[in-house]
Amino acid sequence: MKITAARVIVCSPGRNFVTLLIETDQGVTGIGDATLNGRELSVASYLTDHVIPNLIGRDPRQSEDIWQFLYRGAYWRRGPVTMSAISAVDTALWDIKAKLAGMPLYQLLGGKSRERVLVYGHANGNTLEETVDAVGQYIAMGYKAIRAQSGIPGIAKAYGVARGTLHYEPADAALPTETVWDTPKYLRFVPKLFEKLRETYGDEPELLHDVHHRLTPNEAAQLGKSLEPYRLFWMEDATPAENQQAFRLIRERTTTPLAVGEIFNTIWDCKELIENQLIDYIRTTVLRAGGITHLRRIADFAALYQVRTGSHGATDLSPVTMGAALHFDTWVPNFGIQEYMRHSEETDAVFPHDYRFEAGHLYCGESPGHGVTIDEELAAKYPYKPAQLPIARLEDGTMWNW
Ligand SMILES: O=C(O)[C@@H](O)[C@@H](O)[C@H](O)[C@H](O)CO
Ligand SMILES: [Mg+2]
Repeated sequence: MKITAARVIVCSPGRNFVTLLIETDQGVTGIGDATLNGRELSVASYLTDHVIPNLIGRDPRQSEDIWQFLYRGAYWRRGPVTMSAISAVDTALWDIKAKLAGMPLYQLLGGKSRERVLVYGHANGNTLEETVDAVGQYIAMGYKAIRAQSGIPGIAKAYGVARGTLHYEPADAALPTETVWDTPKYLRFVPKLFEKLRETYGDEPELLHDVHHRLTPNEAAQLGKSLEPYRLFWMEDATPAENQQAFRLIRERTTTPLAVGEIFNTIWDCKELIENQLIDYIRTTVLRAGGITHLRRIADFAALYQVRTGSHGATDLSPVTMGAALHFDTWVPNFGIQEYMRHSEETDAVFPHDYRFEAGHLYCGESPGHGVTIDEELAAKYPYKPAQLPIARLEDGTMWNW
């Protein structure tokens, strides 16, 4: 069996997506997501100019050898562009393999470990009161787990506050929107938000919060400690994780569960965090961390240390990633939770899929493969639109972490 052709489809149904489609001599095709928010064209070019020429003529069933060829053969290993490209190839090859076998992808991985996948939604508001209301809306929609992000008094354009409560697209301009950050105002405010949420909704809803890389380890330990009375499901990206040992300073001073990893792209980014049990959830994804092939390695390694999966699932990961992720989540033994920031209707129309939401859970479909396709004709109606993520500076102008 041979790969006969492959192409990259860049489209923008409300936001930019990069999709790889691989064709074979047996008429079976597969697709993978290669979207890197704010750097989409880098991955599109990496695939078109450097990867696809190496795929033609190869056997699509040799997903492991193709992964090793693309990883070791690049010489310049790792990084979000390279690994997003490898992820897209790998996801498309697993899609093809499952279609050849005539089974949904989760069966190929080892079958169901659960009937449904617990997900969390994104409630947000400009004020504490608006955010509390938004959490109530998500509970009314059936969500059992809700992430809460709020505007912070005294901070304009705080992270995570969207135009509407269902769709949050931070890449809102061709060049980065400048935002200002103030840690003391944030540290004073967040405990009040979660105190009000527990007061309003009791202890049952699972509540999550994304710090989004903005604190030092000591500040993160302070926040984790101040949130202990409100029993968070997790506090995410508490501090930048290039220095994995930084999490030891947090871990030793708070029992609030820690999650990290949406920007990681190989096991090397999280090996120390996992083997030292410095985190509770690993957020790596099919899209960023080497596809099914490598994400499975990360999850199996994490299972040795009782670290569970909590894959990223923001709107800048396309429905192709969500579809593949749900098959992975249905199989993976050490599953924790799946982020599910709903896509817009125009995005869902470009990427027809068979997964569905019900009572706070997602269910992957039973069709062969990962269950997501792309309507190329419709995609062509939404040309790429330059967009980059915001940046953050401190009040004195110091560059900070958005
Ligand atoms: O956990 C999350 O969902 C966030 O960290 C993301 O929305 C992140 O800001 C975006 O994916 C960046 O493109
Ligand atoms: Mg995050």
